[in-house]
Amino acid sequence: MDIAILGYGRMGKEIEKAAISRGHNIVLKVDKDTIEYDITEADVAIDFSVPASAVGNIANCLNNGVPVVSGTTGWLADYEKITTLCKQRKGAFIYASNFSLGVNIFFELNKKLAEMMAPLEQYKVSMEEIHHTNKLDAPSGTAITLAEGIIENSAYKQWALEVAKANEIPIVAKRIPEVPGTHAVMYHSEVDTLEIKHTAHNRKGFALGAVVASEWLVGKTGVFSMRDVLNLG
Ligand SMILES: NC(=O)C1=CN([C@@H]2O[C@H](COP(=O)(O)OP(=O)(O)OC[C@H]3O[C@@H](n4cnc5c(N)ncnc54)[C@H](OP(=O)(O)O)[C@@H]3O)[C@@H](O)[C@H]2O)C=CC1
Ligand SMILES: O=C(O)C1=N[C@H](C(=O)O)C[C@H](O)C1
Repeated sequence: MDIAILGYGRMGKEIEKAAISRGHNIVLKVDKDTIEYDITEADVAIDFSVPASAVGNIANCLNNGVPVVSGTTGWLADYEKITTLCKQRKGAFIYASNFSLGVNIFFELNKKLAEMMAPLEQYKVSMEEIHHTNKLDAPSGTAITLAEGIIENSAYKQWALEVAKANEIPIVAKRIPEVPGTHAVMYHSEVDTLEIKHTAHNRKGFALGAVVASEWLVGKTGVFSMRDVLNLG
């Protein structure tokens, strides 16, 4: 396939390597300083840019009939606007806060665990995410997806950074140089702590997942998720 990479930073460069290793061509690399480009040169676009540019980049793909995979986090206030546009244009779109196989299994485990812990009032949930110091958004998109998975399956109503009220899930976001991405969900009681945790050792799993998602998306119409790509039910 001919792939456009929108955002040629840490992830864009990792995606280029993963795509080439799977036999694809990179026909466009779009960065902040790219002045004009024709997105229709690509069979599919993969956007890992910055929160402020993601919506414009995705809309440009959809308006030009190019399927688009987005991993950029921090723009979800506009998610509905994008899914509406995708449906109007009969386009194809996937967003995932995390494209790695391990985290997508972690998302499923997290929902199951939340369901099991919900009746146990002696346990209080909390979350921690750790990322590199260049990350623009907090909490991470992955942490938000994890919190939503708990909210769907328990009496918790909302998440909050650091200080949380009753019925809110407290999320601690730490920034430490070079950390690719660590997420933990903890249930504390007076007598013990139960914890599930995912630690990315590098960015290869995110990049491979995004390329696999782009292969899966081409030829389809609709709004999809990694659950669809990985057939997780
Ligand atoms: N879903 C997932 O699995 C993962 C998601 N992410 C997310 O992906 C995003 C990118 O992460 P990362 O690669 O580490 O960040 P980087 O900052 O390394 O890369 C982002 C790139 O986008 C460029 N950019 C800025 N404006 C535009 C624009 N208008 N169009 C295209 N590109 C632009 C930036 O250029 P400049 O530096 O010049 O501003 C930079 O090169 C983040 O939102 C991050 O949270 C990261 C890893 C996994
Ligand atoms: O910015 C990052 O680096 C990452 N961002 C994603 C997120 O916000 O969840 C995914 C991964 O944790 C790395």
